Amino acid sequence: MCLPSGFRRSPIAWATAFMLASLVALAVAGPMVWGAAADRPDPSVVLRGPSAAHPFGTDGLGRDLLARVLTATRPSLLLALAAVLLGAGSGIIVGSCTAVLGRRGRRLTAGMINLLLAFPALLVAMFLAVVFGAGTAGAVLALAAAGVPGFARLAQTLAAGVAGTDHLAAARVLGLRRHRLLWRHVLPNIAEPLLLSATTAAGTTLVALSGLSFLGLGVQPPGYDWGLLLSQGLDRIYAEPLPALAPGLAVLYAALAFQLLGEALAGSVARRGPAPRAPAPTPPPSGPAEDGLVLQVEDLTVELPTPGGTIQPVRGVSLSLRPGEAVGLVGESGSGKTLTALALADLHPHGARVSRRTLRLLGADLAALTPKERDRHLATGLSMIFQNPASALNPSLRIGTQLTEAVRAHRGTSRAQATAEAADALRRVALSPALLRSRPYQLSGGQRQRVMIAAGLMTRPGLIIADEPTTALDVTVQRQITRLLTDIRRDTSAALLFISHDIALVGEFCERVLVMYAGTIVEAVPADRLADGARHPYTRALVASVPDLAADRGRPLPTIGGGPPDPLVPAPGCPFEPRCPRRQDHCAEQAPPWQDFDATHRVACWHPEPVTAVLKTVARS
Ligand SMILES: Nc1ncnc2c1ncn2[C@@H]1O[C@H](COP(=O)(O)OP(=O)(O)OP(=O)(O)O)[C@@H](O)[C@H]1O
Repeated sequence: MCLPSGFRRSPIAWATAFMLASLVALAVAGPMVWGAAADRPDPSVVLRGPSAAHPFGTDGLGRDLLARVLTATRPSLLLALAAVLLGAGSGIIVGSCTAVLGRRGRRLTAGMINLLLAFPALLVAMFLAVVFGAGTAGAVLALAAAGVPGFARLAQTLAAGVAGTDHLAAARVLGLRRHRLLWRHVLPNIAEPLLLSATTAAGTTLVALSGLSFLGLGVQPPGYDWGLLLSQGLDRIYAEPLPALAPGLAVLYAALAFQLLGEALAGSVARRGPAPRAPAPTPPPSGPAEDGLVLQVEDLTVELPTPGGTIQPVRGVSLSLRPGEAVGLVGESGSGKTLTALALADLHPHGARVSRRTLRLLGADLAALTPKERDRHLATGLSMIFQNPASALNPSLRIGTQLTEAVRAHRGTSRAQATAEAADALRRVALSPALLRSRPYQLSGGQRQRVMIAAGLMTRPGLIIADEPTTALDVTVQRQITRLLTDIRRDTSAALLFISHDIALVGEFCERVLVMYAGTIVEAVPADRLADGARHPYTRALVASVPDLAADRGRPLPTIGGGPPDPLVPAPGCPFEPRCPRRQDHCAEQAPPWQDFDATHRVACWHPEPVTAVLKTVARS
């Protein structure tokens, strides 16, 4: 690990470095320099106290105790480190697996971790040391096993944070296998705190290992470590304290060094702040279906359990997209846009129940596919661009790795070929291929979003779902990204589902607009009719609330009064009824039927606005 400047300047860090260096020097040189003296018996000086020749005295065979304490540095440290590596490694793998396992696997693993954590680690270690048999191997294995639940819990908690990130979702949508998700997207992002924890654990494991040797369960004579030397010195501690104190102090010194190292590293990481956030890559080409539709969804419903009961944030959504078409999905915050997109990509939250009458992507009925086939089809046919490119990119991987990962996994493309394709993809989004070697934090927000788009292009998808892809960007960069998406649609014939709060942007950029309210689509309208031809009172209210440069600045911006309905109390009628200026009594009693004005314009409303009304121009400055 590259130590940050804060670490290098800290006096504690210097002291820690000195302590660790001295331990390493003793572990390396100790057996060579003092090994012979440590093992040489001398009947003439049995059980002697400290003297000039033997500063710490001698043991029952006349061996020099100072030499034995110094020589014991190597086995004591190596055995403790072996136990930590084994325990931490196993625990981290078990715990981090929970981020990529299915619900059942995750619950089972979490349950096992909880169960094992109920037992004190030291008692478990002692019990296992007896079971494995007194000796060095048994003690190391016992301590490693006892450390597994603690590391598993820590890794599970940290991995849960990564599990919800956009970059893992992006990697999932690309159909990466679980082991790849684990090694490439979960572990690198939780490695730092785990390393800090393992450093601290090395100290406690050293103490525990010495304890086992002290109890006769660890290292056995003629071998020895500090714990065994302590045990041998204890017999005569009242007559000669130094033979017991010296190995005890050595244990304390080493444990303190590890503890300080952990704290110094943790402190410098905290000072440095959070790690920069970062994307994911892609698989093979897909073409439009025979019926000419890229996507056809009917009656999509998502149910979610909440503390107050089950809610339906998405209810009966139907939509279809043709090749090269851009369709906007707009609506207030919480109207269900993102959940709709996530359900389409099979990325809905755990616990959600998704049902639909039809879901066809590029001609394939997803319900008829096996889970593996479905994952692959989604990975190759659909690409998602998330709102925040900083969190949608994996911060620990280079751009090149993230762009090439999926094509290599799905198509078996060679590294060189995948890199060439990634360079092409970057050129297509007007970025230099030199960025392949960069990491996400070295890029600007606009560059990151372009990288996300390039990653999506690598699979040559038939459908791109962009969920608020420009919200985190400034207006100039927003323009560049929307132009880029338009060029991509024109060049690749990919269909685009563009999700946004920004009805003005969607009106300009898409051909059709779907307006969502309280989990349902309430109007489908051609974009060129949005400004003055929308028929649903909610769409009109959304359009009217767009700021207009020509508007009187002294007057407050129009807003839509009231709030969306409580999802826990679904009403039988039109969900917009309580806020609707055109409501009538029956609106609250019965859901409105769809009214088709023509093939592209339909509205779910009992009393649509008349066509003659002329609204403000929906245009951005
Ligand atoms: N995991 C979840 N558990 C419970 N409720 C959720 C969950 N995810 C979303 N919701 C709820 O579902 C509703 C729809 O959420 P969704 O994120 O799809 O809305 P949205 O229209 O995309 O909003 P925004 O524009 O703010 O992103 C919201 O009320 C939200 O609180």
